[in-house]
Amino acid sequence: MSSVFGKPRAGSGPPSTPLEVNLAILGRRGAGKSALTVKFLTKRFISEYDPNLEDTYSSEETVDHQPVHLRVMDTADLDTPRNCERYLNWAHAFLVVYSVDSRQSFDSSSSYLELLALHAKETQRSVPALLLGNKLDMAQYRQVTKAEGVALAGRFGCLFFEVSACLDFEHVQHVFHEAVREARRELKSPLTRPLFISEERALPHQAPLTARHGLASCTFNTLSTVSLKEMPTVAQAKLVTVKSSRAQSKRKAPTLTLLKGFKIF
Ligand SMILES: Nc1nc2c(ncn2[C@@H]2O[C@H](COP(=O)(O)OP(=O)(O)OP(=O)(O)O)[C@@H](O)[C@H]2O)c(=O)[nH]1
Repeated sequence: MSSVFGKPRAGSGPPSTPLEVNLAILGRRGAGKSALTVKFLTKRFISEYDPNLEDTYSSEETVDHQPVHLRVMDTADLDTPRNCERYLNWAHAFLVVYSVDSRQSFDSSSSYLELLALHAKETQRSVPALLLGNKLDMAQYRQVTKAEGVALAGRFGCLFFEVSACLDFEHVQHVFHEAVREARRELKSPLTRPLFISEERALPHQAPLTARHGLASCTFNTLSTVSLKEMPTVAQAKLVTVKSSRAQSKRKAPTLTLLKGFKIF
């Protein structure tokens, strides 16, 4: 079987084999990564959560009539990227999330996109990213305009959406499925799309990425193998797999039960 950096290559199996896509959700604390993940997986909005949890969920999806085994890593960095190799070498696509009512979260999303660009340059492997401005329902408290989101996405050559984890499920689902499409495109014809371009541009007034975010810890040569633990399906939820893969920077957690820490309405 052909492989991409040691991983089974999606799309290389027989037609009935579901495509395997790993999706990592990145962003500052509170941007709504968990809320979006849970909305996508359960169609529900969460209002209470444990910000320290970092889990990988697995869901069987059908995207454009094709079965997809989708794994979603809801990361839990603190305020800046940390121990990034756990997702950099694992994901086939990234969702970089900020909150439209938080300038800080927007600045962080820029840092994440820079990190992905740096990684793409280092590895010569382009992994698609989508930029999401979350909490669109809070638009009256906007600190980030839609034009700024569009411009940032344009700078890094990625798709851009404004969404809300509280509003309609279909829009959130559409965004996740777009990520699958982007990953699928990349996996089927690797390196046919341009690499991220931002690192080619001068970033005046900014220190180097590694200096600003302590990314020395983000070594790009380690393949983090994520071991998923199969769990029985829980009523009302599409989730079939939950893994406690707490970031090294977080306190240690026991193996999770489904959606531990979340209150689902
Ligand atoms: N109004 C509104 N609130 C949201 C939305 N998404 C998330 N929230 C709330 O924002 C807070 C943070 O959401 P989380 O999903 O936990 O954010 P996170 O990015 O996962 O943050 P960490 O878990 O700390 O990494 C919670 O109180 C959510 O209920 C949204 O679309 N609209």
